Amino acid sequence: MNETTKQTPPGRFITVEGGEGVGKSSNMDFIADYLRKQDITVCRTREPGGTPFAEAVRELLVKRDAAPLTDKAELLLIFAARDSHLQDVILPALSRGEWVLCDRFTDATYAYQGQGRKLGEAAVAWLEQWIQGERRPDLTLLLDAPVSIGLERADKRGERDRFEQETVQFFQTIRETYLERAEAEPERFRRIDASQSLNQVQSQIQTELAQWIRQLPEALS
Ligand SMILES: Nc1ncnc2c1ncn2[C@@H]1O[C@H](COP(=O)(O)OP(=O)(O)OP(=O)(O)O)[C@@H](O)[C@H]1O
Ligand SMILES: Cc1cn([C@H]2C[C@H](O)[C@@H](COP(=O)(O)O)O2)c(=O)[nH]c1=O
Repeated sequence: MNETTKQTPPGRFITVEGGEGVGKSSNMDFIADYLRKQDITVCRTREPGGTPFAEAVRELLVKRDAAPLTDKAELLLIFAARDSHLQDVILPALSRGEWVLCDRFTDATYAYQGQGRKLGEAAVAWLEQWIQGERRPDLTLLLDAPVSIGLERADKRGERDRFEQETVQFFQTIRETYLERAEAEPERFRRIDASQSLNQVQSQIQTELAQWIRQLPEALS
């Protein structure tokens, strides 16, 4: 294919996952900067959130003094927010050839609502298929650390939000679910040892990202 007919490479969808306080937000800027240095246009976003509607839903779900709601309502609100986010932000960015970098996505729903709230994998899988069709992240960086480390860091950051008030057993389930999902899909997940210092975490993230980018078809051509 010559220069004039060369197609724009497709956008890629990268998610960052992990339990409370492991350092997802702290590493989002680092990842976005690294990608931009590779001349990639990055759309940085988060869940729940990313659109005015989804950010309003986030308030209902995450705020410490949020009104009580049932577990099923929580799951449905998360997918309502995800539909808005996908249709208005994620899919348009990907179709422009941008890379979407999202702080949490549906792996969080499998962990928190599917297993943490015990609503089951099947309910999440059904909603995932309905709302997302075949769309899944291309790469998921799983920041993994013992629950005690994550909660200690979250506590140093400030008051616990609605989810952070759950029990240690709840967070243990979240961690185990993420690890099981990473083991089941090794081609998509990269596990990062988030118990290390921030510099070490970022060095591991950079190595994984560089390796992943090198094996993309457009990098090989
Ligand atoms: N590797 C690290 N070592 C020590 N402290 C860290 C590390 N990474 C992040 N922190 C600190 O831990 C706290 C939690 O980090 P951060 O908010 O990035 O986590 P998070 O995974 O986004 O949390 P949450 O899911 O609860 O929003 C922050 O105060 C941050 O500065
Ligand atoms: C996407 C998603 C998120 N959650 C929970 C997990 C966290 O406690 C909050 C988001 O807060 P953070 O500061 O951005 O970590 O929402 C969830 O339960 N299910 C989900 O699908």
